Parts: sequence; structure tokens; C-alpha cells
Amino acid sequence: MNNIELKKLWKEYGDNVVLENINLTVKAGEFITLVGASGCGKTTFLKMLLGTEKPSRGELLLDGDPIRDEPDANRGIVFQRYSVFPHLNVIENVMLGVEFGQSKLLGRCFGSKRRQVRAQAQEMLELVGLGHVANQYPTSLSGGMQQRLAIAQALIKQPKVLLLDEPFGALDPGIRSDMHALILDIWQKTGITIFMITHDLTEGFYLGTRLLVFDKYRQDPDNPNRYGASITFDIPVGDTRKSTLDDISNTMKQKQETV
Ligand SMILES: Nc1ncnc2c1ncn2[C@@H]1O[C@H](COP(=O)(O)OP(=O)(O)OP(=O)(O)O)[C@@H](O)[C@H]1O
Repeated sequence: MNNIELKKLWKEYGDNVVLENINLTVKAGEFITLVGASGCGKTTFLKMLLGTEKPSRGELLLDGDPIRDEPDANRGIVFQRYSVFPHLNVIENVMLGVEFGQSKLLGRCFGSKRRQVRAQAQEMLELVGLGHVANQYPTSLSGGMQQRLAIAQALIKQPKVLLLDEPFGALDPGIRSDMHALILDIWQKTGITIFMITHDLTEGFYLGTRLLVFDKYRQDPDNPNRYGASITFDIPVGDTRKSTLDDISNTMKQKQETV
């Protein structure tokens, strides 16, 4: 069981309180979606889970131990904008993550080890529906395909936690629904824990198992950075009434209008 636990967690940048007093327990295999007004600290929250940002106060535990404050193979991340290397072909892009892990100096493996990594990468490409374009270069792929590639890159290291920062935000609606099906398929096949930020509340409401809304409980009109966001809704989704969706939606709209 891989549990993530946040206890009284705060994040501040100088005088800017971004997140305050976050308490949360997430069990292995949950699919968490995160929504909240722009700038309320969702990406900062993911970066703390990834280990590229450190909490200012409080505890962040993975299976009871403090999460290492640098990225490791336990956590993979996919951003909104594609993070693939244009000079490598599709399969080499996926192999790179493993090769860097195993050979930090040269960034590539040789002989039977390389064949093994290639087979693993091909398997990952099949999982994300890119098996047929393994030898093409990323520039020949559509936006949706490049995001599939970014997901394969994140998954090849078999992380326990997949962090998705608006991974489908730049895609057309039709492609987004294909990507929803893909991510649900991956989640069901691997049992991985997923945290996914989205600007689309309906996506957040119907895709995961649990929705977190980030918002401020208190405001200081003279000093907007004085208070940080907390988790104001933490609800199981799927079996929730539409009126709850409307409540959250209205609150978020009002917040966006006052920003
Ligand atoms: N490295 C940093 N140094 C200083 N301030 C930062 C840093 N990273 C983020 N911030 C500040 O933290 C706050 C939250 O930013 P963050 O990107 O986490 O918000 P967000 O909710 O993900 O926004 P969006 O939905 O627009 O992507 C912002 O006020 C931002 O300026």
C-alpha cells in the first residue's frame, strides 16, 4: 500500500502565502483531480509531490516516510506542453528516461541491456496507442499523440504516482475525450495513483475518484497574498449529485470574476 499523507502543510514564497494548512491522506490507486482558480497553488502542490519544491512547514509523507525533496522514479510528471525531445525518435524518447537512470554519464545503454529497454519502451508505446509510430520523429505527431508520448515517457519508470498538470489543456475537445479513455485505461491496468490538475470542472468531476477544490477560506482585500489556499471541497466523485457540481462551479466563477 502506498499512502500519501500531508499534515499541516504550508507553502510560502517570501510574503506570498500560497498554500495553508493542507491536510490530506491519499490511498494507493486513487485518481485525484484538482481544480481551483488560476494562481491558487495547484502546480505548486504537484511540484511538492514531485519533490522539486519543498513545503515551508508541515509534513509530506510517502508510506510514512518524508518524500525526498528531489524527483525520483516513484513519481512521474506530464505537463500541459509537450516535453519530448525533437531530435530523438518516438521510441528513443521513451527509452531515454530508463537509460539516463541506468547510465547517468552517457545517457544510453548498450547491447542486451539496450534491447531490453527498447522492448520495454515498445510495450509502453503500445499501452498509449503509439506502437505503430515508434520510429517516427515527434514533429510528425499531432498534439494528442505528443501528449501520449509524454505519458509513455512518464510511465516507463513505473512510478507509483503519476502527476498530470493540465495534460489535455491544449488539446481539441474530441481528442480530449480519447485522452480521457486512455488515462482511465492506464489507471485501471496499472493501479497507479494519479493526481491531475484540470481547468475543466466537469472533467475533474467525472474522470477521477475524488475531487479536490483549492480555494482560500479567508481573504485580505488589502493584501491578497496574506492568506493561502486550502482544500475547501474533498469529495468522492462519480456518485455525487449534480447540485454539488453546480455549487462548486458557481463559487469558482465568482472567484474568477473577482480576480
Ligand atoms: N518559484 C516561485 N517563486 C515565487 N513564487 C512562485 C513560484 N512558483 C509559483 N509561485 C507563485 O505561487 C502562486 C501559485 O502558483 P501556481 O503556479 O502553483 O498556481 P496554479 O494554481 O497552478 O495556477 P494556474 O492554474 O494558472 O496554472 C502564484 O502566486 C505564483 O506566482
